[in-house]
Amino acid sequence: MNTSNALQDIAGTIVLAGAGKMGGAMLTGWLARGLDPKRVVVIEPHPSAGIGALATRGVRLNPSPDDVGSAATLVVALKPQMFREAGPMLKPFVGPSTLLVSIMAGTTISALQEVCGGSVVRAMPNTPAAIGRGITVAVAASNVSAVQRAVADALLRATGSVEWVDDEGLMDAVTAVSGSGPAYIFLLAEELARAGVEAGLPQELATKLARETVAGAGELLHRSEDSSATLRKNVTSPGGTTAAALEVLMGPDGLWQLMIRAVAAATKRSTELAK
Ligand SMILES: NC(=O)C1=CN([C@@H]2O[C@H](COP(=O)(O)OP(=O)(O)OC[C@H]3O[C@@H](n4cnc5c(N)ncnc54)[C@H](OP(=O)(O)O)[C@@H]3O)[C@@H](O)[C@H]2O)C=CC1
Ligand SMILES: O=C(O)[C@@H]1CCC=N1
Repeated sequence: MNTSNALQDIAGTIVLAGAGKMGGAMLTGWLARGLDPKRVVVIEPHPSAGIGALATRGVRLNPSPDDVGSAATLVVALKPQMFREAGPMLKPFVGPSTLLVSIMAGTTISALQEVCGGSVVRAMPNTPAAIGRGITVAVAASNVSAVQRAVADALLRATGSVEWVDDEGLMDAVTAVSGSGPAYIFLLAEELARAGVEAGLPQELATKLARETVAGAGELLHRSEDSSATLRKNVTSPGGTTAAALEVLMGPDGLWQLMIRAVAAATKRSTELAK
């Protein structure tokens, strides 16, 4: 699908509730790929300077719900913890044919239907969306039409790739792997730099080496057709330095065990946010 055209083909008003880090990144992606700003309404109590500036391009910022009426599409990017309290305020934007796309961690389709109504798509993006390199997993409620699903797909695809699943039960683990995942990689860059300092490198050099290594390895993984295991083996000379490090990272209590615990903790937290 050509995302730019798909975005331009979307009919009606799009309301974005919550233009923080993730909602703001999605909005940036939509506008960069040709969505008409005049069709977008943003509900955000404390807009950043960047979001405020979009008003000069035609985005309507915090208009009265009466002036907007029911929207064709409502994208909800509030904190999940505040949804039960703030969600009912979004009801004026929801009519019988409104598509509601939620990106809130843990918040289930049934909770979204109960609080706001509408035809619900539950999605989980990640912050590389800000540079068009996100990955989103989405699941649609049974009352979402084919046209609404295509609209949701176009909005989500404007920020990277999209995977649709049928089983909502996968969304907690999805959140733990790709939603939260960028933070694990950024932590890797931090800890690699700290280990470099421990090994005697100056702070500035260690930080630069770790950052460029994580970014370069990520880009190589992105561009290469080889698996990550093959790319790892390509670095690992027999009996060399990498093999020595991997013996630690792949040993008992290594990265595999740590990652299992981290992903399990995030998955559990996602299920808790549903309550
Ligand atoms: N950050 C990430 O990597 C990802 C986040 N998500 C999901 O995206 C959602 C937002 O997360 P994130 O962007 O990180 O959080 P933010 O806190 O940056 O964004 C939430 C925004 O909603 C605003 N807000 C508060 N009250 C209202 C209201 N009544 N109406 C409209 N907006 C309101 C907040 O304003 P204020 O701060 O002033 O309260 C804030 O700007 C969460 O549900 C999260 O689970 C999903 C995938 C990845
Ligand atoms: O930390 C969180 O809860 C959100 C969801 C995935 C990424 N950030």
